[in-house]
Amino acid sequence: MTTLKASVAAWRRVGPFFTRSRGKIVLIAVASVAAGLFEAALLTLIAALALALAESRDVQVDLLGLQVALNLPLALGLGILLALLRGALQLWVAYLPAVMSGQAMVDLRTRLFDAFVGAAWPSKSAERDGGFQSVMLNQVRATSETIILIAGVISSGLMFLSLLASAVVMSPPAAAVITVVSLALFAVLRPLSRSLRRASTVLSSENIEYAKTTQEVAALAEETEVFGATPAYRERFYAQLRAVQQPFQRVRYLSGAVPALYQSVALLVLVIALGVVALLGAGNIATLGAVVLILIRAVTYGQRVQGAITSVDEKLPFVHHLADAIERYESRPQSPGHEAADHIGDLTMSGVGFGYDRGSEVLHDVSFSVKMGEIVGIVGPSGAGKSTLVQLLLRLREPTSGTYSVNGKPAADIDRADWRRMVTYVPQSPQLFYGSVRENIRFFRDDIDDAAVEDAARRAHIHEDILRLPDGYDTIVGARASLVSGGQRQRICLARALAARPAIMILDEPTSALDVKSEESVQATLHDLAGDAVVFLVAHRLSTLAICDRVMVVADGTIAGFDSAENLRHDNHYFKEVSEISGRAASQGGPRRPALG
Ligand SMILES: Nc1ncnc2c1ncn2[C@@H]1O[C@H](COP(=O)(O)OP(=O)(O)OP(=O)(O)O)[C@@H](O)[C@H]1O
Repeated sequence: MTTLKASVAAWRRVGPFFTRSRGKIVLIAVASVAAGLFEAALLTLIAALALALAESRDVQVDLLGLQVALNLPLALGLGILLALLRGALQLWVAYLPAVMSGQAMVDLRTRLFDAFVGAAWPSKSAERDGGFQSVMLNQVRATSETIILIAGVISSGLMFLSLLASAVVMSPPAAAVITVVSLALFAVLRPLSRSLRRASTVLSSENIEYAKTTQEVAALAEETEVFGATPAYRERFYAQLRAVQQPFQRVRYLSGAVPALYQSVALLVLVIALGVVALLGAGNIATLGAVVLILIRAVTYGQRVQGAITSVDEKLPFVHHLADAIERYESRPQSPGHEAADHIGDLTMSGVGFGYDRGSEVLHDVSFSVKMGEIVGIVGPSGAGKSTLVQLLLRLREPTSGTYSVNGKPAADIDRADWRRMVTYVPQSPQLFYGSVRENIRFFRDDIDDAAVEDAARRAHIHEDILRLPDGYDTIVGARASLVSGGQRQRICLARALAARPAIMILDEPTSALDVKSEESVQATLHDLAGDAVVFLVAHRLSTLAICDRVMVVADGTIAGFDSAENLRHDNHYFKEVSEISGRAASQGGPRRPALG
């Protein structure tokens, strides 16, 4: 009983993906019943025609209990009409699921995309590379195929029932035997179907892992080559391939075995049913012939139903993975905020704490205030919590305690669209997407025109470099574009951040890949921004701090100092130590830029 409940629950999760298709399912059901009745009538007519031709007489036909006498041309005409009607209905029944499936594919991809982009950053950032892509491709395709299969179960099931109903009218004992044994057969084959679903659950999960591993193969290509890690990495990849192979073989075997078994036993049942008919007497010979034809066709439809159910069982785990992913993203949407805002005055954090997991705080008691126009450096040892603080400042994550306020109001209340217009960010490893340099700087913000793009490129000191590219601003670059160097990519992304004329700008070591001259020019640009924006500069090197009004030292998850670099050199243990190392290194001709983090 529990397994039946589990099966019903598993099937019910497909329901929500069907809502737009309900009308079409009703049409499929009606057309299938009609096609089944037309087919039964046609088979009866064929049996009667064969007998009439053999005996050179008019056709005597028992059409669903109605005794009709027809001459030969009329019977042939009726036969052709029934065949055409059944054919047209079958074509329609084949067309509707294809439309439903195509519609479902687009709907599901749209819904999954919207759920993902609308999810809060913690959900998105927890997704391993390749995981989202795999759900978007494999799980959505399997789900839209499930819709065709379920339509097949409905249509073949109703054809089966229509034929059976016709057979009941003509020969109740034969139809009864077929019905009882079909149901028994269906019950006997359920454990095999469940075993298929279990194997398919494993296959679906392994497919997602395989997609993630494949994504890594491309992403790590350079490192694995240089580190000579290819043989060991190959083993890891082969292990993942083997993990897919076993459930794949099991799924393929079971999905072939279940319908084959059904077919063999069903034919056996047909012979038995005919034996029963012979024993009880079937009336006249034409009726017996018609019952035989109808039952053979009923067995075929029964087999199709069983095959489609088996295939649905195979696909259900993919549907569940998709439903889980959508639920995961939709259950944690980004908080929208409701207060309109068109300027930034000051930013204040008081007593802010944050933990990724309950219980373990990464940041605690963070309190500071920053005024419009300030350039603030953020430094601290590796793992101290600088990037976490940046994510809070950007509102990618919410504090778990304390308050973060902007212009004296909770930052979380500010309308997110307004917020996005005022805030920009250059991450430590900024990404280019496949598109022109111009599109990469504009970054889907249509209000930024070509002049603003070029102005931002000039201020990021990348304009001259862009003009030297094969197609200037129209040159296509991408995530792995070899056309631009690391430093050029950094400046293109800096131009992307500058183009919006932001009120808050957060940069994570924006000049790490630049030569000394470019670094100085970019710093001059950032310095020019002072007064018009609050700039936070996460610095991993002392040279980056030259333009900062104040420097925030983050250590052990809290603010250990917030003052001018000059004062911190005297008062802050960490800053003093790093400055001394930096001074010693410079006097010994060592590394020009000692690391801070
Ligand atoms: N997504 C995450 N889930 C769980 N813990 C995390 C996550 N990101 C960071 N941490 C943990 O939070 C702490 C602070 O990390 P954070 O990245 O903020 O430090 P950081 O100062 O920016 O370091 P670095 O200078 O090395 O980039 C670390 O102990 C880190 O392991």
